Amino acid sequence: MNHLFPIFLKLENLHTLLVGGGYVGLEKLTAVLDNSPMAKVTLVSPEIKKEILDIAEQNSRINLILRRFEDEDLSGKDLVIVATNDKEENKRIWELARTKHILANVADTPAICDFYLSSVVRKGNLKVAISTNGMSPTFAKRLKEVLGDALPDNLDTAMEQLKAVRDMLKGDFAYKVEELNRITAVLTTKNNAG
Ligand SMILES: C[C@@]1(CC(=O)O)C2=NC(=C\c3[nH]c(c(CCC(=O)O)c3CC(=O)O)Cc3[nH]c(c(CC(=O)O)c3CCC(=O)O)/C=C3\N/C(=C\2)[C@@H](CCC(=O)O)[C@]3(C)CC(=O)O)/[C@H]1CCC(=O)O
Ligand SMILES: NC(=O)c1ccc[n+]([C@@H]2O[C@H](COP(=O)([O-])OP(=O)(O)OC[C@H]3O[C@@H](n4cnc5c(N)ncnc54)[C@H](O)[C@@H]3O)[C@@H](O)[C@H]2O)c1
Repeated sequence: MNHLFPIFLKLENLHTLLVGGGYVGLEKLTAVLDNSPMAKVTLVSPEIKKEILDIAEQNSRINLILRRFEDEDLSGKDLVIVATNDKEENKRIWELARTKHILANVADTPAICDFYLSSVVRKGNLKVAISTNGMSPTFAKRLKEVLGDALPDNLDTAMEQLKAVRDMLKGDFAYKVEELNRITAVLTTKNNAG
């Protein structure tokens, strides 16, 4: 069964809490900032890796709190990523987040993740997010590399041209949709074959 529903978040409009400043905390913070450099993140952890300290020094939107997680840390947060090495505490934080309707990712326990992070292929405005339904993050990482190599670098030009056509088209919504579909039909072999 694969019931995951993918969405793309504007993390600069949200406040994310990251619990745990070790290897996984660094990995998740890097993943967040690679995609959303303006993300607002509070990281709480009694020990914090030097790489994280360096990132926070350069970025005023990253707020570090040097102590163990306290329940109050969830106040005003929209999302939480839990990455401590204390499984019991990770689960407790997830349960607490539930009661507050805050979506949680618990890095070491897929069963209690409300969402997964994905592998991301980026080509300008194009972003392709890959999930293996939690089966193999390594497969997701490799597929990212394969797709990154396979997708041409000039896709932005095509998207810019289509946006220009989209902005130019006059008429009602149904007409615009029909026109855009007609113009782009050549892009798919399915339509070409017909
Ligand atoms: C895609 C990516 C996004 C990101 O994190 O940014 C991501 N993991 C990445 C890498 C990676 N993670 C791990 C390895 C080591 C090899 C291995 O174990 O396979 C590698 C590979 C490497 O680093 O080379 C270890 C690992 N990961 C999870 C567990 C627990 C478990 O499965 O039980 C364990 C074992 C921990 C342990 O044994 O202690 C769980 C999750 N990891 C997910 C995402 C979610 C599912 C995504 C999906 O649906 O595919 C999910 C469910 C939750 C989450 O973390 O969101 C990122 C690739 C970024 C890129 O593209 O480069
Ligand atoms: N999902 C994934 O991609 C993935 C990959 C590898 C490991 N894991 C799992 O993630 C967990 C963390 O791994 P790691 O390598 O980062 O460990 P680590 O020991 O490097 O880091 C753990 C961090 O959590 C902090 N911490 C401990 N208790 C805390 C608390 N109560 N409040 C706040 N911070 C606290 C520690 O100070 C430390 O900074 C492990 O359980 C591991 O199994 C997940």
